[in-house]
Amino acid sequence: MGSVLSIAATVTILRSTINQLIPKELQDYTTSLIRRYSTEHTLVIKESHGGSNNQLFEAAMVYLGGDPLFSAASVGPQRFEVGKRENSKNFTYCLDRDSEVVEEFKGVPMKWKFRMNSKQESKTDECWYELRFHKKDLKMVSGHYLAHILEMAKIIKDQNHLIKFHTVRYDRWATSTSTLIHPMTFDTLALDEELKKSLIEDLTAFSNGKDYYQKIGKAWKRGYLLYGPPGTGKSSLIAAMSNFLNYSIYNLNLSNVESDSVLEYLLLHMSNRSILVVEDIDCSAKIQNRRSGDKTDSSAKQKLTLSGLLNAIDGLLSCCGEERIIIFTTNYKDRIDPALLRPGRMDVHVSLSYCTFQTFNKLCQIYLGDYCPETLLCQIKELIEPAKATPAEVAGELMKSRDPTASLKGLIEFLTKKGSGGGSNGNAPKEEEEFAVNNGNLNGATENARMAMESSYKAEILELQTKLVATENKLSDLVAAWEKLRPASTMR
Ligand SMILES: Nc1ncnc2c1ncn2[C@@H]1O[C@H](COP(=O)(O)OP(=O)(O)OP(=O)(O)O)[C@@H](O)[C@H]1O
Repeated sequence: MGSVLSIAATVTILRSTINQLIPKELQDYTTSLIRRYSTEHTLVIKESHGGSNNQLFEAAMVYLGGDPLFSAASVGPQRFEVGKRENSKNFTYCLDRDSEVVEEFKGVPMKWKFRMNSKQESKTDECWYELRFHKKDLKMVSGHYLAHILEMAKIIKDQNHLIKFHTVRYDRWATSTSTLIHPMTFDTLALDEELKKSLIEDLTAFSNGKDYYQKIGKAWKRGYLLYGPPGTGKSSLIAAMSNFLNYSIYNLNLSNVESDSVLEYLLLHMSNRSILVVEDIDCSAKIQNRRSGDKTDSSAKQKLTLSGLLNAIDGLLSCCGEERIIIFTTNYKDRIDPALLRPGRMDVHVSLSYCTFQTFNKLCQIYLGDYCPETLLCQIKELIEPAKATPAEVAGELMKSRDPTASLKGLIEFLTKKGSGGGSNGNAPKEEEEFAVNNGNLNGATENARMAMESSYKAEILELQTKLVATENKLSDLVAAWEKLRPASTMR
């Protein structure tokens, strides 16, 4: 052991002495000579490529951490970092820094090395893979092997159900992501059966739609607006959608996005086969209305604008990835700028509302295994819709006791109280009342009538907003001018 350490120390000293003694130019020349006469090519696969996420890097990460490589890897000692996330069934592996693994593909050795460079200033790590192989195999690598990596990574991800959950940290997607293990699926989601069926069909058509989108010349993406009062299952539906498609989730809180350029960066650095979720879009007060934006105001460029958001959803920027779903959620659909809602931006509008008798039956099946004596069932049927209880409230009551009869009686008591105005939402605000359309009405007639009223209100609101922003701008200009003119004595 002692001799190994002393050899290592000698090598380190020698290397630094060579670095000091031999001029940099000579070192570069030697390296280029070695490269020229080397029989190998090296492909460098960086995390980011051409200003956006490098699909190949992500695929290599999954591929090199997956079982297939362990069985195929044949040569030399390998160092892997191994771990297990809470709730995850499997161990996850990744190549350790500077360690190399070799696998054979069609009889050709492929040498993989993981490299990392820690940047002190930005406290970030720059990571990349190096793939080395014989020069004569370049055609085979670019023609087959790289495609094989992408394909295998997709299979491993699907098998392991690796749904990543990304959040924003300091204007970037956080590098340490969590694996989403949300148990909600379309089987455990209480939803109008027709709506559920149409959603599943829509998602299936979308995920199989590569050729279709290519044929019609549109970006392979789809927008969903989920709206309804709190507790009606918007987040649950998102989890069911991501579990169904096995797409990762990128959770975007617009209040954490300072400007259009940050939004642009985030979108360019999302992976394909993913869902961008913008929850409570109506609460994003920071978005500058495009009508109110003063084009001459340079500070406007530093802000998140509606036009920046529109461009992200269906402008050229939205074509930078494929197989992407965008989901907006809101409790108040009428507060969203109509420009965001038009088809092509939000293609499917899903209204989620209070519990219907059908939804209750589904919840009963999930929580109580379909146990519901006829007498109690009749009472619940009478009470459920007038009470305007959300699925979350009903689910909460059903979970209160392990004794099904006690749970159902508790629910009846809750619904009676709520229906007579004594419940927590007994004096619900008027806007919430508007959601009392049938749970699952994708594009109902009631909806059209309501939208007609909305647009007249919206026009008025937009006009007032425009005036308000103009007044604010004027005020800040006046204050700035006044500050400049103020005599020095008053500035103390
Ligand atoms: N349709 C549903 N089917 C089954 N469970 C539901 C449904 N809706 C709500 N729940 C239950 O209620 C809980 C809260 O629902 P969820 O968070 O999905 O509502 P939400 O509409 O997203 O609420 P918010 O607007 O407050 O975010 C869920 O964890 C789930 O247990």
